[in-house]
Amino acid sequence: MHFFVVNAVSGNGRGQEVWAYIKRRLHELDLDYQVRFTQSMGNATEIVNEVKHLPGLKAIVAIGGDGTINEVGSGLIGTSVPMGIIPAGTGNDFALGHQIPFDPEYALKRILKHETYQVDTAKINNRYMISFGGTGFDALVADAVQLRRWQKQWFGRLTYGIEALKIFRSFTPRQVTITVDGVQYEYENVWLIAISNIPNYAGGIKICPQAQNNDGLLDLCCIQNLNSFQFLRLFPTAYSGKHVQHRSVVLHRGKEFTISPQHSFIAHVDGEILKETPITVKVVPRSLTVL
Ligand SMILES: Nc1ncnc2c1ncn2[C@@H]1O[C@H](COP(=O)(O)OP(=O)(O)OP(=O)(O)O)[C@@H](O)[C@H]1O
Repeated sequence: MHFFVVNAVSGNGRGQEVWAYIKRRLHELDLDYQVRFTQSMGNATEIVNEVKHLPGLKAIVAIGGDGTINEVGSGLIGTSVPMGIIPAGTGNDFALGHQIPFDPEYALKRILKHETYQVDTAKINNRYMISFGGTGFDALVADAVQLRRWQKQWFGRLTYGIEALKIFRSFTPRQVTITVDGVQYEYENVWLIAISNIPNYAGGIKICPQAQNNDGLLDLCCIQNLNSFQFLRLFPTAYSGKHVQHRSVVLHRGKEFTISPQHSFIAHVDGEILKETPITVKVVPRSLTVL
């Protein structure tokens, strides 16, 4: 039996549409399934914790975006129950990073093939991170995008760019201390620090182009020491990953990072806001089984 966890409001209603299609296909294919709809933030993890030991369970399938995948994945870390994904969010960075088809038909086909693989996750303070997290400018953008659900409906991924431009006008870079596996680095005028185990985040920005999801390591990208004009010029190059050639972009790779800004910065995990710094991020190698 496949168990579906559906976030009907993901992608501003796309979750509901995708489920209607999948439900019809499951009936046509005469497949055994159960389904639950999430009611609020955090509910997907509660559902997974209730059902992950059901007899005959083949997989738990998340229908939603990166927030839903974070919640479903958090409940499955450390178990052998595979997570399937049918993308229905706005950014869908996990799906992009794992080459999961955006077409529900092909995403379902991939799930039914049942080819499992294991991926790294991480712990950010007391929360699990499935794909990416960070602090600074990008976290403020994630916060703003969360408050602009209606805008996402009309502009989709472009919403990230629109909100980024708005925040850019009032943003003040900070001094930040980063510890990488015990070695300390000081950076001035930091715009953002992103940590990822897939190359892309925020709707397709290739922030850590070399990140791999099963190498037991996390990639960190720190953008620092730039004035506003230089940051604005650098930003579009991150969509192709070319920003890493710029002298103000510092990359680190490691198992554990601590990020301590001189003044408080908000942080995010898989695009959901975590209102706290400093943050400690620790890799949890090959801890989640994915289809
Ligand atoms: N019934 C619900 N009502 C309101 N919010 C919900 C409900 N169910 C889940 N949520 C919350 O919706 C949020 C957004 O979900 P999700 O990230 O899957 O979609 P998205 O934001 O459209 O996509 P993406 O993150 O890929 O851009 C999550 O934080 C989740 O906890």
